[in-house]
Amino acid sequence: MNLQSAGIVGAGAWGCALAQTARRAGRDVTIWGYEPSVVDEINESHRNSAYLPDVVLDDDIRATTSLKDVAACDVILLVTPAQHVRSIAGELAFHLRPDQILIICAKGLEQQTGKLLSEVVGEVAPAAEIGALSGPGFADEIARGLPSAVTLAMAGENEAAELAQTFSHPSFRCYASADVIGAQLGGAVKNVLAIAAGIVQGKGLGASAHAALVTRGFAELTRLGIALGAKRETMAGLSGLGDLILTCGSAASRNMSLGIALGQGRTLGDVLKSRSSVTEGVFTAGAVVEIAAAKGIDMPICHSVHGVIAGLQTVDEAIEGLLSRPLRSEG
Ligand SMILES: NC(=O)c1ccc[n+]([C@@H]2O[C@H](COP(=O)([O-])OP(=O)(O)OC[C@H]3O[C@@H](n4cnc5c(N)ncnc54)[C@H](O)[C@@H]3O)[C@@H](O)[C@H]2O)c1
Ligand SMILES: O=P(O)(O)OC[C@H](O)CO
Repeated sequence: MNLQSAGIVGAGAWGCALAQTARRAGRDVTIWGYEPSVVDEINESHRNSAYLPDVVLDDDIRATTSLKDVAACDVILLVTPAQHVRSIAGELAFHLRPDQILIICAKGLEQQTGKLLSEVVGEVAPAAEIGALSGPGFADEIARGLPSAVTLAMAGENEAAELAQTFSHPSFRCYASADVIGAQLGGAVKNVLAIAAGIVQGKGLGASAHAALVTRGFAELTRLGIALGAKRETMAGLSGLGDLILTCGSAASRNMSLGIALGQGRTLGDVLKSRSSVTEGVFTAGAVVEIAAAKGIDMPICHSVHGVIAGLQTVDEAIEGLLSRPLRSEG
């Protein structure tokens, strides 16, 4: 495979961080941005002050508002927020060559359909080969070149290994996987669980409650993954447990910080109004609960987060509900 050029669709914080890290790995990078002002700023001053302030991007990263420009690249990373993947990948599909590789880097499920983003992209770009890149990584840290490791999944093991080589460099280690479902699910569900972890912190419930919540959250994540065909080791890997640890452990996470604010008594609308960046767990929680119900899987923490976000219960009712559940065996 010739994988010299990388197209990045989405010029938010993560798209720019991945553009930066792909340059470090030696790729020629073109990044598509939704807002012309963001594209102009990247081209003119190598900055993205709206979404990734304080980072100077590589001079050779070229930004564009044309999806056709990005479609000409050897491999394309999809990094828009999850709810925009269908429309943007659908537009992109008009310009793609057959068998072109699309790597999903957004973390979420489609709210309307409950579908994985690989299913969504498969519907709108049926000729593409679809993979996923996911794992613990805050955009600001990755863009600055701090060390990290992620899962890069593609159904073919050889292709996954080649892509992992393509995007890796000493401070960004991509571990190859053939589990595209598992790699996406970890990133989607950890966002919902991080809202719960934030609520625990915001309410001042203590470190013991935090540890219990993250552990039981991991059990929920694993149950859902196995039911949807993911491998247990993926759920326990970088894109599952790894990202859960990061996102539930730092107020730098938008999902965790939203939960902290809810725990402190702020309203969802108030918090969302105050940010321009995406908080994916808000959109994914309902989809997770619906899939869990359809598959008969017990996911009480995700259920409680959905209840709070959808306005079906208060934070205190959600906590009371979780603590009064009948005791069961740990598995
Ligand atoms: N920021 C991170 O640290 C990080 C790390 C890993 C994965 N992710 C994932 O990457 C995805 C993108 O997140 P982000 O942090 O780069 O976003 P962001 O919050 O920095 O920016 C929001 C993005 O949404 C875009 N946008 C707004 N309206 C749009 C529309 N109608 N159509 C298309 N795009 C539109 C904006 O142009 C911008 O790129 C999310 O799924 C997120 O979970 C983020
Ligand atoms: O800020 P968050 O909560 O969207 O998390 C960012 C990344 O997904 C962490 O891996």
